[in-house]
Amino acid sequence: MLNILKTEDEIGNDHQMTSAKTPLRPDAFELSDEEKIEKIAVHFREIMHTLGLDLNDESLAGTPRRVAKMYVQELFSGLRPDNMPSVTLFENNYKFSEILVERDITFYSNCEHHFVPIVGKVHIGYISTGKVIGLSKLHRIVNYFSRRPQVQERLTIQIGETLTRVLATEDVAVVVDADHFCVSSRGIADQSSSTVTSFFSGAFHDSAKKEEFLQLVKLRA
Ligand SMILES: Nc1nc2c(ncn2[C@@H]2O[C@H](COP(=O)(O)OP(=O)(O)OP(=O)(O)O)[C@@H](O)[C@H]2O)c(=O)[nH]1
Ligand SMILES: [Zn+2]
Repeated sequence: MLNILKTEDEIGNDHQMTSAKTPLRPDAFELSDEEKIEKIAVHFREIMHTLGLDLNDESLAGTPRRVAKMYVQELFSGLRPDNMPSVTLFENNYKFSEILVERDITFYSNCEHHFVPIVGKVHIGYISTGKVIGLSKLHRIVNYFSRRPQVQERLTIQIGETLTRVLATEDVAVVVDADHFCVSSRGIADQSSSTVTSFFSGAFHDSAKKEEFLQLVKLRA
């Protein structure tokens, strides 16, 4: 068993290892999580107050801190490089050389334009060049990048490029199929559309391999 990738910041100063970088300020990590929670709570209290809500109400009093904690420790925890999951790799002793597909990985993210949920499924395929990954680590990588304010295109590339690096193979395919609450619950209010994005590299540029991957993803439908 190997443990190759520990944290995203092993890459040095360039802690964002993909070409689709989340726009972060240079001083993004100067405050501790607790300091961020305290600051966000103050501002969220002000938002609620401005909306006309009575912060003395028993049910509302704790909301500013509750929301701040949820942002920092849960919904946006993927902004911190040290939350990058440890990835366990194993030798491909059984010489498995076909596509491995992990499909229907549920994810919850938040749209960076409206800060409302993006909910969907990620399907991943890769062909091993010598190492195989613990399956749960595919889910953990998806969760890590989901827990940022996102657009679906960037999320897809971040997952795809990270997998090529972690697995040391170019042969990676990712499809993301998601509902954007900013499209379904407000604005155009279309509840039936979904957004599909993909990342194909290496062998998956070949149309037969791509087709095989898409067939495997569809199998249970
Ligand atoms: N490309 C892309 N667009 C997104 C994503 N999530 C949300 N959007 C879009 O981002 C756009 C933001 O556009 P604006 O016109 O500034 O926002 P808005 O006035 O609230 O737009 P409406 O949603 O049309 O009411 C909207 O069209 C959203 O549908 C995403 O993951 N990818
Ligand atoms: Zn949105």
